[in-house]
Amino acid sequence: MGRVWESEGVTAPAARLDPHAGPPVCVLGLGLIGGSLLRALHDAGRQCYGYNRSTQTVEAATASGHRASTDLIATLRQAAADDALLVLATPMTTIDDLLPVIAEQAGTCLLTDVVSVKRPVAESVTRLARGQRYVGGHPMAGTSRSGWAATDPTLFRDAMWMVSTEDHTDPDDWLVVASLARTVGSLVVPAAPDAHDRAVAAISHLPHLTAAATAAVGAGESDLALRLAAGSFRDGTRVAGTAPALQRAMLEANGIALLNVLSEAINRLTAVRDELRDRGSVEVLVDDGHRARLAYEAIAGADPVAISGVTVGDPGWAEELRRQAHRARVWFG
Ligand SMILES: NC(=O)c1ccc[n+]([C@@H]2O[C@H](COP(=O)([O-])OP(=O)(O)OC[C@H]3O[C@@H](n4cnc5c(N)ncnc54)[C@H](O)[C@@H]3O)[C@@H](O)[C@H]2O)c1
Ligand SMILES: O=C(O)C(=O)C[C@]1(C(=O)O)C=C[C@@H](O)C=C1
Repeated sequence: MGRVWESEGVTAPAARLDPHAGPPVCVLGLGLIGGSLLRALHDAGRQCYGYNRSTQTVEAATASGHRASTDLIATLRQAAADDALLVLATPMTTIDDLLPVIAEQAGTCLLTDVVSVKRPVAESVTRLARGQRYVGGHPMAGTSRSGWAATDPTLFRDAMWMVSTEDHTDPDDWLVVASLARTVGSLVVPAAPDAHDRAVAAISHLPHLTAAATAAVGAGESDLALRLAAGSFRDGTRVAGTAPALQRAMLEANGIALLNVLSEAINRLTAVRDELRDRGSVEVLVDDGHRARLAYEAIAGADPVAISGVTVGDPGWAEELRRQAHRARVWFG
């Protein structure tokens, strides 16, 4: 049973969505995210199947009781016959090759994705799969590991799952994608693609670069340093362990937003270096960072507050969902 959250006297709907209510789900790419999604949907009782290009993964998925195939065309034809929800779960660098095939074989299906950037995927869909119904998504959950062996059906539980919410978004399609996230236990964060890309540049993509820099400085110092490394180094460098190709695929696709936050980070580091050199102090950055961490803990540690007073599909619904999400509220259905 779901929990009830109150917001300004308005009670959020608490019931879990019926996992059987949505269409079958066809997951393209059964790595960490796609494979975890397939497993989570299967556990929730939702009809689902998937495609993966490697035989090894398909054999592992099949051995675990899932429907999976290495045949992309046959899988897409099945999805078209089922009017399935398609979920693209491959790296950004693969999207432009897959979209024309999807458009040709399953052009009537609703499409979503889990790619870590949203504007570039939306632009690719417009360019290469014009006419495909598309609502982007991004589950904010993961690990530094890859592939089917790393999958975890509980990965998305209580995670934030961004669902693209634009003024032209079809409300029925939006609800299908939002319900997918709810079925696997995530909370829905409605946002415009550009706002999402700026946000993840700051809280995910920059941290991948600072993790890489911290790891490189530590390893460059000495083996003694690596021997002594404890919590600070472990936590601050964890995502540097992610496959470099996956990191590059998301960071390079979000270049402009990443350049902006990277510049801010460099400016702050330059300022603290100068402050330390000239006055022997690191006060400004440490105090700012401490306040910022407490602000994050206040949001991440509190019970989520439900988006309220808006019905998806009513006039202005998308704008109102985005407005409330900017106040850190989430959609429960
Ligand atoms: N890793 C995370 O923490 C995380 C979190 C949220 C979203 N994402 C996004 O999810 C997507 C998948 O990432 P992942 O972590 O599951 O990676 P992964 O390496 O575990 O899985 C990638 C999948 O894509 C497939 N693939 C790769 N190239 C392909 C190609 N050319 N044609 C067809 N299939 C191909 C692989 O076979 C594999 O199934 C990426 O777009 C990533 O940005 C990742
Ligand atoms: O927790 C991790 O290991 C992750 O890398 C997850 C993480 C992140 O928080 O940066 C990475 C990429 C995503 O697109 C979303 C989430």
